[in-house]
Amino acid sequence: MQKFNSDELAVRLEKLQGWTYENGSIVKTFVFKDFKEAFAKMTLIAFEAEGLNHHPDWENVYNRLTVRLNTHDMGGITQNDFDLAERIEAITG
Ligand SMILES: C[C@H](O)[C@H](O)[C@H]1CNC2=NC(N)=NC(=O)C2=N1
Repeated sequence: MQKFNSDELAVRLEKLQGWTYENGSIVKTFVFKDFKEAFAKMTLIAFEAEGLNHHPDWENVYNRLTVRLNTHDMGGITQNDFDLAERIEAITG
């Protein structure tokens, strides 16, 4: 598993909605109806992350969830991060 360079990142980010590259991670902030919805989505994401063995760096404040993805083991962004981002997009719709 190789980490992507900036060109490879840009191509892949274009395929996702609302994700940006910030300080070594791909990042997206979600705003949900309320805390219950945010936490329900986090629970679904958690199971996907566990299934992929690839886990987010995330922050939840009430109905807002910021997700940061990077591959610690590679010190950069890899396909694993995009795989999880795609699962997150499917869950958050
Ligand atoms: C030992 C365990 O498989 C590794 O630490 C996995 C777990 N989840 C992970 N999650 C993320 N985001 N990056 C990793 O490099 C990573 N590695």
